[in-house]
Amino acid sequence: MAGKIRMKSAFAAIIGRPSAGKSTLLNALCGEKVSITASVPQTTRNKIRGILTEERGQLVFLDTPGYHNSDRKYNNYMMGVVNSSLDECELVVYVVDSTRPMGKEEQELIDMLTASGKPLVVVLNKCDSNSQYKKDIRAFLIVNVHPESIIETSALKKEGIDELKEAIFKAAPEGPPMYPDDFYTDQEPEFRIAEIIREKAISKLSQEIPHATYVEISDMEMKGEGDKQKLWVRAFVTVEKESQKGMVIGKGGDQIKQIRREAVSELNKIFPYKIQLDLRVKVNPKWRTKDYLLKGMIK
Ligand SMILES: Nc1nc2c(ncn2[C@@H]2O[C@H](COP(=O)(O)OP(=O)(O)OP(=O)(O)O)[C@@H](O)[C@H]2O)c(=O)[nH]1
Repeated sequence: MAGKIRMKSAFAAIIGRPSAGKSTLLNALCGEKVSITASVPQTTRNKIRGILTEERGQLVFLDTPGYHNSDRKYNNYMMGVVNSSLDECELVVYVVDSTRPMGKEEQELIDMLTASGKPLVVVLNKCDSNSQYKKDIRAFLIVNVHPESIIETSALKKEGIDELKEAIFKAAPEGPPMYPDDFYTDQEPEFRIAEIIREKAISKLSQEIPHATYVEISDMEMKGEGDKQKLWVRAFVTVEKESQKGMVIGKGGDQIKQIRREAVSELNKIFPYKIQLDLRVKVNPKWRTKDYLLKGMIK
């Protein structure tokens, strides 16, 4: 008699230092664009769930902001998100950037992960870069983490992803799926729209501004019926200073129009209805020190 196929099911937290490639890896694993990526560190602020459902089971990924030790209020919130993901998950996908040497921060992160007692799947990412540090990093991980294996990936080129999935499913406990099998993310439309606008804005702005930016959706309304259905959205790109406002708007409004066009084009690929976006810029001084905003943003 054939044995019953045992399904795997787990919440898996993707944890690593800023810019290790966590969001890119999540997208490669789930095959859909679920988390924004950027070349500026610490662009991920929320726990974003990407869901991978296969015959062998279901993995629900929690993306976290890069682990970064700092006393500043903003970073403390970020760390709260990392810690709560660690509490909620059944296993950790620990992402290490093979192009950067190990340091104190990495050691602290390893201490935190090993103390959690959760199974760790160790990923050495950016292996397309042929880094001079790779050999030393491997040795460091073997001594300090004692992993069963280290999976080498290029999240960017989608290499090593099948092997990584195999390792994660192997580490996952048995259980029934937690979401319907056609779900690939449980983010609310409002959150996804804000994240995509933020990604488009960040890609246009200079190094200092991205961290001073968040996107607020102030109104949404579904208009029309059937094929003609449209979602009308009013959103604000919010910055900290008047001088930054001008930089986002650009000469003659060129920049904000470009951000709007790019965001709409991407949103129209994701949603089954057309998106009509009214995009504006406003100033909210020191929003990063305001508890109520941070609490609303970091779920
Ligand atoms: N060469 C190379 N670059 C990569 C790879 N994976 C990610 N990157 C790049 O590294 C940068 C950071 O990637 P993200 O996926 O945003 O990193 P993250 O760890 O989510 O970043 P935070 O949200 O800041 O913690 C981006 O410019 C990516 O294109 C990879 O496998 N190879």
